[in-house]
Amino acid sequence: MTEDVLRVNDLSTRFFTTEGQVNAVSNLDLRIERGEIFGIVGESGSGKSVTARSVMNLIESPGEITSGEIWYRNRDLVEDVEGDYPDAVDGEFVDLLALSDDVRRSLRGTSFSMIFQDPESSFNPTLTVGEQLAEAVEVQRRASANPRSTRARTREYSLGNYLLSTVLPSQRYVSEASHERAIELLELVGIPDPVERADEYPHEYSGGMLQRAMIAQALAGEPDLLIADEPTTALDVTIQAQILDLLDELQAETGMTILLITHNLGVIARMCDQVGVMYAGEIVERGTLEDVFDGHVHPYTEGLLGSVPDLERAGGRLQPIPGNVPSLLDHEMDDRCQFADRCPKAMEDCLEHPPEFDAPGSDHHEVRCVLTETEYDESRALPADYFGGKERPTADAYADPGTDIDESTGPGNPPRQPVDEPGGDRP
Ligand SMILES: Nc1ncnc2c1ncn2[C@@H]1O[C@H](COP(=O)(O)OP(=O)(O)OP(=O)(O)O)[C@@H](O)[C@H]1O
Ligand code: NI
Repeated sequence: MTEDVLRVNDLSTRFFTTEGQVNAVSNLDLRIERGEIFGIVGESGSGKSVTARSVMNLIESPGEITSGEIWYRNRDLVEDVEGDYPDAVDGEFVDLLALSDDVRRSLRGTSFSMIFQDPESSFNPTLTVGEQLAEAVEVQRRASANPRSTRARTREYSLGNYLLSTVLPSQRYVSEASHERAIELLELVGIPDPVERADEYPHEYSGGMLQRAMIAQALAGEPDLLIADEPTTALDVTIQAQILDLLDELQAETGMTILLITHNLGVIARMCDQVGVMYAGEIVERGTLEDVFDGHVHPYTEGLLGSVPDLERAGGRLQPIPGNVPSLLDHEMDDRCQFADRCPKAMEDCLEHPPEFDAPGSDHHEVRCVLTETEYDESRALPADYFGGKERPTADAYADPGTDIDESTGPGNPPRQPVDEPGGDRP
């Protein structure tokens, strides 16, 4: 029944900075199935946002996608582009990276939408929320009125004005129908008194309400794939839970696919069907919720789970994974397991860069760690000071990480932000 809507192959995104080349995302593969919520979790700086922005074509200089393919399944798009870009088409899929920027821009809002942590950046303070939503609806109407002309869907976006994504000076083109649709959208995302609220300006909205309005804006184009990058971290706990519920409901109603980025494992446990754990620009473990929470193999996953607060033993305090997030500067990276210098089970085998191994559990469970196939062997362990500096944690560093995912929250996320009421709705 399920079919994948997005296949990312071998994606690498680099930033060419004055300090050197930053390997933000390296040879990343992703498969996202239609209608699922796919979560990406990882510490700060692991490449989550750059992955999302690569899919959205929002990487700007000095950043560049240096390799890869992003195959998107959409028969209409195949028809649109196969004349001009025969090599970009394979069956029902189109390789987005083989299309021009104009064509890719035309997909934003209509095929892919993105919501951000900070809703203020998505709204123009000088226009009412209703006007901006209506404009987003107009863009969609123009697109469907003229599906063959990617030009009609093209607007001058850069990351900056994407963030102001619905703003055109030409409100006179906004029809009554679009205005009505804007009000419907406000209602859809649970904004009370939508008719009145539509006439208000962004600053008249609370943070949670503006977050809802941003979701409405993202839904205006009826996207296939909604990318939500830390959509709730800026909000207080109760509002976070409400926004997550809203996303869940909207997903169920519309059947859209969601790529959800978070450093909060509680959010993952509550929302997602599949998870990718990112570290140093790579997915190091992926699979279903059960694979990752209950059957994880990678010591980094274990560390992430272990760094969720243990209320009884540690007074609810986070136990961060010892050591530092690695530098992604090319000249400071070695071609080994990127986690080895923080890993309590690092062995000689880890000095070679591990491939993704099939791991026990579901068909989707894959782990970039030799422990998938090799037992930890103390006689081959790397000396504690092998990587210099601070010693690595010992092999028993992570006490039983526990499979109780209800209380989980992510590392790098103090103070604790329980987004979930006790009893997460996943087994
Ligand atoms: N414009 C840029 N110029 C240079 N380096 C960048 C730029 N944007 C991102 N990077 C680097 O790419 C790496 C990955 O960043 P990214 O924002 O994807 O991390 P993240 O996982 O989303 O982290 P966070 O949880 O803090 O949002 C980081 O090392 C970051 O410094
Ligand atoms: Ni980010």
